Amino acid sequence: MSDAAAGSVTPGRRARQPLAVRLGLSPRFHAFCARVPGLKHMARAEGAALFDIVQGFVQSQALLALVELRVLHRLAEGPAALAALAGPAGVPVERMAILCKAGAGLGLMAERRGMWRLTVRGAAFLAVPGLEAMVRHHPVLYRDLADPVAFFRGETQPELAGFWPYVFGAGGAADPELAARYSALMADSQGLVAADTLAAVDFRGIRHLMDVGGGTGAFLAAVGAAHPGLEMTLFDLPAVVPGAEARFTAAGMGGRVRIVPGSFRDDALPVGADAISLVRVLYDHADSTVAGLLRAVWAALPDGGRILISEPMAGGTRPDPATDVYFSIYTLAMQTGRTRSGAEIQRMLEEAGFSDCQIRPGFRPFVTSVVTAVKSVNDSAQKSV
Ligand SMILES: CC(C)=CCC/C(C)=C/CC/C(C)=C/C=C/C(C)=C/C=C/C=C(C)/C=C/C=C(C)/C=C/C=C(C)/C=C/CC(C)(C)O
Ligand SMILES: C[S@@+](CC[C@H](N)C(=O)[O-])C[C@H]1O[C@@H](n2cnc3c(N)ncnc32)[C@H](O)[C@@H]1O
Repeated sequence: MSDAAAGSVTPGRRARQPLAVRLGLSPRFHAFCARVPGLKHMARAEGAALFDIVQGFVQSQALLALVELRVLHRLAEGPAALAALAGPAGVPVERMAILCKAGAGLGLMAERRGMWRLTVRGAAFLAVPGLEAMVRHHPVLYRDLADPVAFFRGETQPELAGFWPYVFGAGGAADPELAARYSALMADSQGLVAADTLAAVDFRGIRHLMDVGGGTGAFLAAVGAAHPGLEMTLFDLPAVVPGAEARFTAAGMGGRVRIVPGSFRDDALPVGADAISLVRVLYDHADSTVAGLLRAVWAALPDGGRILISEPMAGGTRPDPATDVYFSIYTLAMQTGRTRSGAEIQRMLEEAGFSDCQIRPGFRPFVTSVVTAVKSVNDSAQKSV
């Protein structure tokens, strides 16, 4: 293929590109790099990075098959021969051999002397709370993305929104069975979010924390365990909070937590807390809902009170390979919210009257990042002068 034909870029237009991009557009330059020591590794690394993007869906589906066929679970019990994996899964041995090799290519399992074993990565996959459940719900997302052109044009009716009915408001979450299903998925996947939030924020000096949209209390239970003197309030929809009582009782925190059912769309937030957290709540909702919620949090806090927002955040001016792809597209499919950057959240916090905003990029941005701010009545008064 000629250089001009590659990527259908006309030579005149190409001249306006930076030199590095012009070289990237040239298959001849690729071939040159592949021959030259010192440049060879660059050609290989860029090719491998592109191939990873190209094969992402196939990798995910191989993982899903390993999970649904319980291959990784079986290996967690001990090494197994191929036939012992194929039989219970109802997969012909020769096809299971291909799936197992794919699992090995992904680093999840390995074969030694005819026996398959779990690798550290395969073991970690099974151990990360909620990860398996997240992977198992991905077919909904993939169906929504089956025609990505129509999806991005806004011509499809994504299914994902129906999977998470609460985002449409209290009415959408009236079914306790459905609420229990999504709350369990959220609570399972809360472990790493709570750990990374606790690592990012200093909770000392906080007397009473209210977690708004706190689900069945997994985040408060983790914070409460780390800070035994803390008083806590959980606020979530009436269909959701009944799941919380048993958790707090089992954790011996029953006496320290007040559970308040309500909707932040329709009800005032309870007062009394000197800090309010919103964990994986904002990205479910449109800007207008978030603006109202932040104003409600401001109204519920005393002077000097703190707000803490923890959720996966987009990279803003430096798009992030995980959050700007997975979470931004996921929340687009949900149709109701969007994945915001720390800077966007800061702007919304300031518009709601908060000051002293601090953005704390997450240790694992695909798990969470944190933004904190303070309600300072003097600052707000100054601003409105
Ligand atoms: C010393 C010797 C001999 C060996 C050492 C070997 C060793 C021990 C190595 C280290 C092993 C180790 C510590 C591994 C740890 C791995 C961890 C912690 C991995 C964590 C991975 C987490 C992932 C992949 C998280 C993914 C999260 C996802 C996909 C979340 C999705 C959330 C969604 C869709 C939320 C939706 C909510 C809504 C609807 C938007 O509101
Ligand atoms: C993505 S989940 C996060 C749950 C929990 N904070 C966590 O990180 O695991 C969003 C939570 O917001 C709650 N929520 C949604 N709309 C709400 C509303 N109008 N009022 C109160 N809570 C609401 C949902 O019920 C759900 O528990």
